[in-house]
Amino acid sequence: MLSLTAVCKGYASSEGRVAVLDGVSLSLAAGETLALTGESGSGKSTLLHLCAGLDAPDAGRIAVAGRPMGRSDAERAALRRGTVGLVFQQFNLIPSLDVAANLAFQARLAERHDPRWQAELTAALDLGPLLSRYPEELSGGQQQRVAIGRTLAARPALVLADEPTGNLDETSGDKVMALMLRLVAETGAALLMVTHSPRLAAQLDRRVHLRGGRLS
Ligand SMILES: Nc1ncnc2c1ncn2[C@@H]1O[C@H](COP(=O)(O)OP(=O)(O)OP(=O)(O)O)[C@@H](O)[C@H]1O
Repeated sequence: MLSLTAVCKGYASSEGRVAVLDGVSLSLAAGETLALTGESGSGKSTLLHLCAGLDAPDAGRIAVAGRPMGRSDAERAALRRGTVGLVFQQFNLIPSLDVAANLAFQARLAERHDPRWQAELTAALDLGPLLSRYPEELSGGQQQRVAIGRTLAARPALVLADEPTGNLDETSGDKVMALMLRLVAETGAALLMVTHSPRLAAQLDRRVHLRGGRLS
């Protein structure tokens, strides 16, 4: 579902060019869940952004669902829209849309809006009573449940999550995490999740650690 081969990425800095990823190879099968850990600044978000096609590697290859990630922004955006779902720490809900419209937004863009599946997600995520509210009227945990529902409503084959429960307290974070894992399993999607928490990482099928630009 996801494969990275000898991926390198660096950034220009005042001290010259700094390599962040230095030959990263990784593969993730359909339905598999993988936790990516590493110290702050080790390059976890950089790696996730490359997998999402939000940026391009300097060298190496990335393929999603058997299709090579294109070099142009437009090609990468098309692949992302059809296949990849993102759940980030910032929920990025659309402030002018109510919860129901936020939930449907990405599925509509991907031309996969399915009212029955959206109703199932709404029930599983306990969002029924909140459907006509706007994002600013929701708590952090409620916003995160909407963000997860919106991503899964489009039935992505690959879900990329960056510290999805990072700004929730431990109890709400655990609940949201358990729900996300259950729903990801129900859709058969593969999940790559960045986390600082060994406790959360332990709940996934596999774990990899990023250090010195390489995975172990
Ligand atoms: N656009 C950019 N331009 C320059 N340097 C960048 C850019 N993005 C990230 N970096 C640098 O690359 C390194 C890796 O950053 P990245 O955000 O991927 O780390 P991370 O492991 O996700 O960190 P954290 O856990 O703190 O979020 C850092 O040293 C960061 O300063």
